[in-house]
Amino acid sequence: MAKKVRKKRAKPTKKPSSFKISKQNKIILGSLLMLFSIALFFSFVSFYFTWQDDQSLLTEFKVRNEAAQNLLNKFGAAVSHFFMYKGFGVASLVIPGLLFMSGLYRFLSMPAKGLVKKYIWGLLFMIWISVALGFFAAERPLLGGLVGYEINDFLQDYAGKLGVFLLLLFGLIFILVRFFQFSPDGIFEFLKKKVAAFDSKPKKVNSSGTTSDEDSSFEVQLEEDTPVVIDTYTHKNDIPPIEKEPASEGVLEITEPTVDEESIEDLKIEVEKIVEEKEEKDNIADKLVDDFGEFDPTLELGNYKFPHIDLLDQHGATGGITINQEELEENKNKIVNTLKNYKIGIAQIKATIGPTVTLYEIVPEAGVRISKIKNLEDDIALSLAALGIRIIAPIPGKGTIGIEVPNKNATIVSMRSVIASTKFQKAEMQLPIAFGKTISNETFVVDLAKMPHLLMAGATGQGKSVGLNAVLTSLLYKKHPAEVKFILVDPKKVELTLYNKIERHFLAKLPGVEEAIITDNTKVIHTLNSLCIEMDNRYELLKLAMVRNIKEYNHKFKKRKLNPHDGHRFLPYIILVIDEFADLIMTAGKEVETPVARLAQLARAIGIHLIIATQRPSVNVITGIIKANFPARIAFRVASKIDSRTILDAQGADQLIGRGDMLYTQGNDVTRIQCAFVDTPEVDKITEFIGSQRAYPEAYELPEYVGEDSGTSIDYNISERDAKFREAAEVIVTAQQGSASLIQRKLKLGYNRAGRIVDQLEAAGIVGPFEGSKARQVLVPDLTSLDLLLQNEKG
Ligand SMILES: Nc1ncnc2c1ncn2[C@@H]1O[C@H](COP(=O)(O)OP(=O)(O)OP(=O)(O)O)[C@@H](O)[C@H]1O
Repeated sequence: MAKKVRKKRAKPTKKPSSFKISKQNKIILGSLLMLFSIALFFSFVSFYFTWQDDQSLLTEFKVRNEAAQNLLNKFGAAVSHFFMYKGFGVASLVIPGLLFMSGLYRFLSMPAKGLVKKYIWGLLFMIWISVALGFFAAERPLLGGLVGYEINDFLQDYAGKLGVFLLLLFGLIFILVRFFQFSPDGIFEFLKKKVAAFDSKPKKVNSSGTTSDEDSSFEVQLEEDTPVVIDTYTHKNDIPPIEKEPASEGVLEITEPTVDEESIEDLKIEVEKIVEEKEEKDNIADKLVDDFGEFDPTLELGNYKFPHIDLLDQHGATGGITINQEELEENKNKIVNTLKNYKIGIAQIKATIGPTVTLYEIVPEAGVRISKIKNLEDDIALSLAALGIRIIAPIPGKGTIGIEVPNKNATIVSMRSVIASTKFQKAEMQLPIAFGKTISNETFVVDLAKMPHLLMAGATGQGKSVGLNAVLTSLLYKKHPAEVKFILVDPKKVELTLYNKIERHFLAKLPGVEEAIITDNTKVIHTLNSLCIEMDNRYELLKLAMVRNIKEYNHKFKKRKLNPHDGHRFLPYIILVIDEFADLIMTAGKEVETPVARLAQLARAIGIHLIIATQRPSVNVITGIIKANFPARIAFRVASKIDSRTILDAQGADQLIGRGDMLYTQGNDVTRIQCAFVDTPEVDKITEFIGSQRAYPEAYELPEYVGEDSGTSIDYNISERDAKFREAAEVIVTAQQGSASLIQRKLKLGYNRAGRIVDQLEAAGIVGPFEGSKARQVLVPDLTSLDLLLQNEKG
């Protein structure tokens, strides 16, 4: 399509192959025309004097020995007879004039634009002069020629002499007004100028008069310019000698410059094309958009088909939520009675039935303290004989108290139902996520880009992995592979493996790494650091593009206002998902925490978002720095109130019933949501559907990161090795355990020295690279091999 447009556009730029005369030919043609016109001119002029002598010869043109008096002999006589006698009389002189002009235009390769106009005017002149001469000099017919004479005769027969005179006068006015641009104002101005010029003449005479006159005029000037009186006697020598010439010249030049009015009119102005430099960039962008349309990042996978809804299961929840009326009544009575036992009167009670819990909204009687009801949480739970009762006192924004009571038969919220909901389908969000349904059975959709990072925590088996799958599924259903990339970290090695199938569509990975899904802790550190580099690169691009965030940047890029040659590219969102953060932070500590915190603090504007899940919501996993940068948090069921506080800064997560029952907060409000359920076979079907389609040649490549601990980067000189190097190597190989503390213990060395030796062992290829808190791998199986290796080194 774009190509077609281009072709269409390209055509007009190709100049039509018009009849073109080369410069040399122009000179030849021009000089020919000029010389011919000169010949005509002379023959016409001489015809005026010789026509009578040559008249008899006109019939004997072929007779060679008869010579004509005309300057151009017989040819001149014949041509002149045709134009002067039979034609327009002396007005025929216009013809050589026009021909000369055409020749000159050609000769000088001037654009022949106004030439046609000149010809028309020339012919009009010729006719007018011919008729005028025919009228005024009828007794000398040669002046007006046959045309002038005949036209006069004809006109006079119909309009009479006066009529012809008036006609000629009109012709003259027409020529004066249209050709010479005469107007009464113009004539008036012209006369005024002439009078002014006449007035200025005496001045001229005065200034250029005698020497004594000059001196006096100069004195007057001096007095006007410098009012200081100079004593010509005392300062005689200070006064510079006066040169008469320039002074008089200067005065002369004051006179009005004489402008030749006619030459001004004849002058043609050639207007240079205005080049609008400043707007060029935008114009190019607009032109590109006009030619090719806006940049479409999805074009490379233009045929990509989004997964269809049938890949998801109903999970038996076809008929929506069913609630047992008896259960409802029963619960209501229990609540009312329990509260009555504690002398709390209820003015009103209302139930909202959700998929897993029913919210009973209570308006207590006047004078009841809210804290009193809140303290009865456990008692109410006991009397209702139900787990997972949560009391919200008061419900924010309402003057009521909420008691959430789990339904006996929870309804599964299928992923299918939330994906199909209008709310999700019509969500105008950058990264829409359908989490599930709220207590009032509304689909809960939020924008990950606005969160901007998400922390998910919950005890094992409470629905975290399903929650992560719900997040990923939502995005897969809404986003094209060009728009979003995932980095999946799965230390458990089993949860996210299914997404391997969409590696070349949706995943990002480090260059040279085989598996896109990261299960290795060292690689996580590399990836996090690489993401930091990507973040810095992206900020640089944003700075160059003078925009504040990825949305504006991509918009500008789509409008073709950013040149890919300057390093600009369409930036997909990058979502880093870490399924088990506790494991990472325990093994790598600061090495993980620092880049994660850095990304969490800075990456929001450039489209990098983090989703971190953990089953150990303790303070040493969810540290202050991490928490501060993850305002959006999800808590599945946790074991204790403390854990709930660690995640949400509020209790309640300990009261959840599990199986996807969750609390979501993005600041102050806590919303209870039943997480949408998406089963492994469904994820399998979706990834299979996407994976079977045409993909990019590679997974999205992250910038290369050369870690400080990467073996190849350490290159110790053999001569610089520690004195205890060999001993340490033997200890390590014998124990088959590559740890610095072992060397410390066995060789009684300090920590730093042992660390240095380990680095040297790594450089020598005896131990493997750093692997977090785990001991390094020993690459040499036994002492004999070690001997061999060290000998080879020396050799
Ligand atoms: N939204 C949900 N609706 C219904 N059932 C759910 C939901 N989420 C989870 N479950 C049930 O809970 C089980 C455990 O869920 P999941 O595997 O997500 O837990 P987890 O928190 O990831 O556990 P772990 O931390 O051990 O991986 C699921 O197999 C499923 O039966």
